Amino acid sequence: MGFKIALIQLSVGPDKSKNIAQAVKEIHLAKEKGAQLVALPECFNSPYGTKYFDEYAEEVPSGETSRALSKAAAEAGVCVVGGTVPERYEKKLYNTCTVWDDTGKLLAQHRKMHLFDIDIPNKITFKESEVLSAGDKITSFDFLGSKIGIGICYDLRFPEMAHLMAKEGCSLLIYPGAFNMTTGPRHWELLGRARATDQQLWVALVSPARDSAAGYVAWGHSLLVDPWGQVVEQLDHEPGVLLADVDLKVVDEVRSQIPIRKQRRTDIYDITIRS
Ligand SMILES: NC(=O)CC(=O)C(=O)O
Repeated sequence: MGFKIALIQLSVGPDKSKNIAQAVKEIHLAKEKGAQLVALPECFNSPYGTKYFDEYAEEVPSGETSRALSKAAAEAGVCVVGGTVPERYEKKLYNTCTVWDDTGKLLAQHRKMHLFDIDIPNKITFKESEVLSAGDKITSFDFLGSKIGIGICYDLRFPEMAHLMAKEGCSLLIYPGAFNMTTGPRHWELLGRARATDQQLWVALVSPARDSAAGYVAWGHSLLVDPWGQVVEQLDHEPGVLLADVDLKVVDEVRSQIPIRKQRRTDIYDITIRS
């Protein structure tokens, strides 16, 4: 019970069509290597930065990137978690992940719920909320008998959201993300392992490759963490592909051996979705 996943750590530049073409090429290559699910990084069709979002934004599913991902998923016959793209919808912009099944049908769409607004003096100031709107839905989809949840980058910092996806039945959480040279070394792996450990499920983090000349320098280090909280594999900062098996039996194994899910004191506290 499980499947082979490929995390594609893409090199992203200012040429949108080139970025998309590279992603499509890697989807096909990953399929040839046996991947059943291919995941791309955050903001893979555009440089990451508030000044770029409007220029690179497109509608889902009619935009250039959606059409290319749908076609690639269908032609390769593989499920694609399409990283993120700046999405334009009703005059607003979102940071959005699309998921395509192996016939090219749109399976799910997640809009980043927690916008990346931080200010670390002399290191990094970033304010996504200056141009982006936040999504308001938890997102999961069914895949080969399992459920997979989607979060985007800063969403990883919110354990409540991971908890809700686990409560929906997810065995794997995929976070396209682009941490930076300040937060990456401090928090990227730590948060991936924390979410995997506290929810007892698989966690995949997918980053763009590092480009030291870019305005926003991504940390890279795409990784896969198992439900024990152990890093199964991690890339460095160069472009690359992480190909690994996701064994869903490990989820049940950890949950039955350390039964924290049954031991929560929901008589005292709870995490719920407000309707
Ligand atoms: N880029 C992000 O959304 C998040 C990030 O870099 C961080 O949390 O650190």
